[in-house]
Amino acid sequence: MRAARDTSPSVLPLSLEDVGYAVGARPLLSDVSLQIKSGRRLVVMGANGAGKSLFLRLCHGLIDPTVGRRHWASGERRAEAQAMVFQRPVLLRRSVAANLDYPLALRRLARTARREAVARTLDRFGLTPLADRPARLLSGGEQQRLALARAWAMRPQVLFLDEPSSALDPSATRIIEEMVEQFSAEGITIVMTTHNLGQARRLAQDVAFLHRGRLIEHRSSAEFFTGPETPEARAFLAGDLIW
Ligand SMILES: Nc1ncnc2c1ncn2[C@@H]1O[C@H](COP(=O)(O)OP(=O)(O)OP(=O)(O)O)[C@@H](O)[C@H]1O
Repeated sequence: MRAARDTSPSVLPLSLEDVGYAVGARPLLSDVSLQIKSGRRLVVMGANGAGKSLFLRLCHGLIDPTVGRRHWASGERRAEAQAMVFQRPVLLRRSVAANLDYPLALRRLARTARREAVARTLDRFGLTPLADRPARLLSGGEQQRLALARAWAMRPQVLFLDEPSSALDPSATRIIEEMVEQFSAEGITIVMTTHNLGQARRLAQDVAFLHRGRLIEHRSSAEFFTGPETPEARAFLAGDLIW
């Protein structure tokens, strides 16, 4: 068992109100309004270039809206309550254990507490045999497992995942999905993008569907998959090309 998650104060719900993001004169996200609620698994879908990664970055606070309002329930962004994992994991040129230790040290956790947290995380995710291996020499699946484990060790309230398994084979993908389900069962809110429709069906409780930078559907997964409201989402689910 690990210590309780960071619980105070909650950054969720995170509200976006008429949010847009433009680079120069080019709007990349427009009129996006939604709430990210605590304890849910939200899957963000849409065609290539629809704006999914930008949406995730904006929710995580890596970029700021150029118009509209983004509001965390805690009043301000709390970096320690959020974590993000990218399609290609960003790992240090250090051992697996050191990759887990480093962000905890940045958070000024005492050495003994860090050692325990690292050991617990390695054990929990089957990484103990890899503890001393250079992280960058791991397989893609192992690297992503490490990236997710490292995010989990930070005890986030909300975890943003940008295509976490798109470069992985089916068995590595299954491990990542199991991790996501475990995080979710522990109460971590999940917001993730995926191109994998099967994965979206397996993991989503809610779906946000983006089309050309606009949020055109935001509904429960059951509603979205059984009766998408927009022709764009219907075409996407049917595998048609949309542009
Ligand atoms: N910094 C930037 N400057 C200009 N255009 C950008 C910038 N970042 C993203 N874009 C453009 O914004 C659009 C949305 O990008 P984004 O990466 O969010 O799409 P996506 O839905 O995640 O796509 P994919 O499924 O291919 O990963 C794309 O057309 C992209 O080229």
